[in-house]
Amino acid sequence: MAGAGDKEEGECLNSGVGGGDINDDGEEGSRVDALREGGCGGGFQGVTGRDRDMAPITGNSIHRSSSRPQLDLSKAAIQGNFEEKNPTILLPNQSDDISHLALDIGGSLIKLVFFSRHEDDPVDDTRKKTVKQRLGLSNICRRSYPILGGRLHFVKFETHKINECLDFIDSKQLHRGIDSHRWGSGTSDSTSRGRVVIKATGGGAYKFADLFKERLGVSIEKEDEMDCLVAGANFLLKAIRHEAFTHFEGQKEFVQIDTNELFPYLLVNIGSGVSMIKVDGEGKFQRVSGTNVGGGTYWGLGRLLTKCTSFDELLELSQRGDNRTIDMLVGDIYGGMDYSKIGLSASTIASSFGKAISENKELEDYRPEDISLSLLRMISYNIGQISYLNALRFGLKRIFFGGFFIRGHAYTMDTISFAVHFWSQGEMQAMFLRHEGFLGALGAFMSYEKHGLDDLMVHQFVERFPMGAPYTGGKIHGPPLADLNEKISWMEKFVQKGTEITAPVPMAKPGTTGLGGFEVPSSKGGTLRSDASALNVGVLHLVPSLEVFPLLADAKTYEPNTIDLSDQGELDYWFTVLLEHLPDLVDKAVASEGGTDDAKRRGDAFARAFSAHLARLMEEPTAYGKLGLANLLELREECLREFQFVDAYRGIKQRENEASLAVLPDLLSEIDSMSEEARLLTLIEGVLAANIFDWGSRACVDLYHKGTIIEIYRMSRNKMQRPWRVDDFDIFKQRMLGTGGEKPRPHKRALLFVDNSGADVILGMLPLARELLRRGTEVVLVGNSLPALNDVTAMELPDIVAEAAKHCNILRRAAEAGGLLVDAMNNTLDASKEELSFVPLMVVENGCGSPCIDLRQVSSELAAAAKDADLIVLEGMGRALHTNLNTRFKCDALKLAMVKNQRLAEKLFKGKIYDCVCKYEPAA
Ligand SMILES: Nc1ncnc2c1ncn2[C@@H]1O[C@H](COP(=O)(O)OP(=O)(O)O)[C@@H](O)[C@H]1O
Ligand SMILES: CC(C)(COP(=O)(O)O)[C@@H](O)C(=O)NCCC(=O)O
Ligand SMILES: [Mn+2]
Repeated sequence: MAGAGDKEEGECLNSGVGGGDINDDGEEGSRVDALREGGCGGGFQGVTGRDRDMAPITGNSIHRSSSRPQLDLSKAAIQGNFEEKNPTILLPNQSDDISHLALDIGGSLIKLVFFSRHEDDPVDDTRKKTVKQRLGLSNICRRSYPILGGRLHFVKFETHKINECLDFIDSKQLHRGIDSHRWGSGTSDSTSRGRVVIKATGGGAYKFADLFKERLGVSIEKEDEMDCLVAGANFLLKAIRHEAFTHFEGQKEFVQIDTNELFPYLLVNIGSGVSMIKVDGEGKFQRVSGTNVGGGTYWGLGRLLTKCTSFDELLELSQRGDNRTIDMLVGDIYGGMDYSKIGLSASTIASSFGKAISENKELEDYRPEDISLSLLRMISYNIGQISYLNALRFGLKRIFFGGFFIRGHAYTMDTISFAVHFWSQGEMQAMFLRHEGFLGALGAFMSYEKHGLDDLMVHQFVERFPMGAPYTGGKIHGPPLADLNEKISWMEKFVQKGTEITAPVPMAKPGTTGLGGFEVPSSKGGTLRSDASALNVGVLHLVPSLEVFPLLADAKTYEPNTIDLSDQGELDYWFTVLLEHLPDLVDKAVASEGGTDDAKRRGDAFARAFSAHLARLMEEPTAYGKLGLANLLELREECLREFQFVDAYRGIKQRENEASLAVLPDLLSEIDSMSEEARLLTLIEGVLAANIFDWGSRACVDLYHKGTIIEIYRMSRNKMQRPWRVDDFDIFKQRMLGTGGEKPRPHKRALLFVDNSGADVILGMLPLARELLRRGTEVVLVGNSLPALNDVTAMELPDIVAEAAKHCNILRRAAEAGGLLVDAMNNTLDASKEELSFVPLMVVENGCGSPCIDLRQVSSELAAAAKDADLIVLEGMGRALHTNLNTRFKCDALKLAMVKNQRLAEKLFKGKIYDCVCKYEPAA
């Protein structure tokens, strides 16, 4: 197993979930840099000031959405030496980054949940201010205290190694960041101030209280264990999208829980011992039963009987076991026959360990593998059965199982599921939770007053699996990584270790419990994944400003991904595509950072981290929750960000923008010389043709070697031949231009989800935007919050519009009215009536940094812009094909894309590469 027990690697393991995601040094540096940028106004100063303008504005810390609470810069002052390169800046009115910590100290394991704040976005973004004014977005908070953006981390330690846990807390100074004003401990400020209080549950909160005081100087505030389990489970079931799943006969399936129909349920927490709790609501529950035969029994008895030295070793043994050698089966009693009258097959276990009574064998005569399996089945089945009986007692249909005994182990879950299914004759369902063992710790965390987490919703959490996740999950030993350099070394070290890292141990196909639930697992010979990587939980990023896109016709059933990656063929294909792209992407990324040795090292580390994620997912596609192509494409961008590649395609984007802006005036005059009807067709053709500039498509990248940007653009336009593969243009035209001389009313506001930089946006989408503006429709360009491939970002759009507006009055007036032009910005507040009478062109960020878009989680400014919108244009493969192709909206929607992938064209439209899609759907 990678890294376990090895001191050197032990240190590295920290980067997994905890350390890897937080870069203390980095955070400080970037805050100072960001302040400097902020001082310059952070505005959009024209396309020519290349490097400076393209420079990252938030330093090395990029978040999914930058619409977060602002830093309080008032009374900021430089501390110490002014000449210093990165002097410390004192922000007396800004509360410190708050880390927050809660513990569940159990009989076997210590579970730790901690929160780190997002670094705030200090840039004085004029675009954002104007957008806020235009769209009536206010800063009014529904609460009397702000909700904090940040991240929740999950880590565990073995209880008998409590010192490791204390070291970890100490090295990260998790106990220092507690702000008693905002995260009160329940005691009044005056008493809690000056004394650090940590919430903890589990027996160890009592047992180790003195040790915490002694070692860390903190007081433990004890929270009731049952309260915490329930609070944790309720929070997870409400707030995390892919939390609960069924696991039956080897099949894992995520279950969408309707929070209105959550209660009542039975919660079974299988820790050292087992608690069964009937949950009727928030804080409304009753512990109805339990059993002392639990995880501690399996581990304890198993250790004695097999001499295993770790829980995982014991579990791994079971995978190679055959319990028939030790269990007494019905067939053993009935001479090989079934006892069919009462429905028992010959292979049914009549008595666990029963064979051991009748034979003259000693412990040494049994294989440890068989003992482990027999024990695992005995305990899992017994718990499943008692759970069923208790659910039956109270008429409950759903049972959620938590606790670390489960450990994401397929066979354990299958056995429990089988028992519940078998005894209830399919009436009840066993479900498991991804954060299985963290319920209590989360509950303790929730017990801090005023954290605001309790009313947060699913769409405000984004789960990320950082670099270490494929190797270590939440396994933590020793001090955390200090900086990026250590993160890279960590990656390098793992690679040196060879196969176990580059090709993680394959998990055996989960065995089925078969008829009667007592068959031998089919997973013979398989190897269990390392403990921690089976801990399939990432860091939960809390982004309070994310919202569900209000124009979804049916948000409840919305599924962004078009292609289902649970189809093995699809999965194999897309994995191969992404791996093939990798070398080229690394080259681009390294070049974007100046091609230095440092950039090369980071590029290498990125490639390894991303391949490791792919390998992990290949082996267990549901490891990070439900998997769609959009998630894979986003994962790639996230990995780049993790190694501080801020914008891998920045040079390419710049070059293509310049080339396209140079030919824009000619294109606009050509368009203006046309009749209304010809113009509309030309504009849609133009969008489709220009969508060929896509650095995410291998086929297109090959094309770019064959001509200049303008040549390719011309060629693409010349090839536009109707009917397109999907061609609703005539219906769209009818809505726009009407029939029989009757002019339809123009749309009030159009949201244009733009895709790529260069020709795509400048020669495709901008001319379309201009036509809409000319017809009296307000236009909102919706760009990414963060770079992804060569997509244009919201941050870059105002510059592009400003350049384009130099050659076009329509764009200029609209951009002025929308507050997009730098010169006009100062005047927007006292703009004359005449100016405001022009329909505005605005820019909003979408809240994501991916080539696809998940409309369940968009920025608050996009949600606000959507309120008055009656037309949506989604452009490009990522936004209109891979995601949202089948999405219905409350308003008219136009989906435009060129299909730049042969397989996708065949699969979706029985078409071929470079086919075009113009799909128009009137309001649902
Ligand atoms: N690495 C591990 N070390 C020890 N026990 C583990 C480990 N992983 C899973 N387990 C199982 O999880 C049980 C502890 O589950 P947990 O939910 O943490 O309960 P508790 O709060 O009682 O410690 C252990 O008794 C054992 O069966
Ligand atoms: C990554 C993309 C979704 C970006 O497409 P876009 O949205 O820019 O049109 C697309 O390039 C894609 O699906 N590429 C697949 C890989 C390939 O065909 O090489
Ligand atoms: Mn794109």
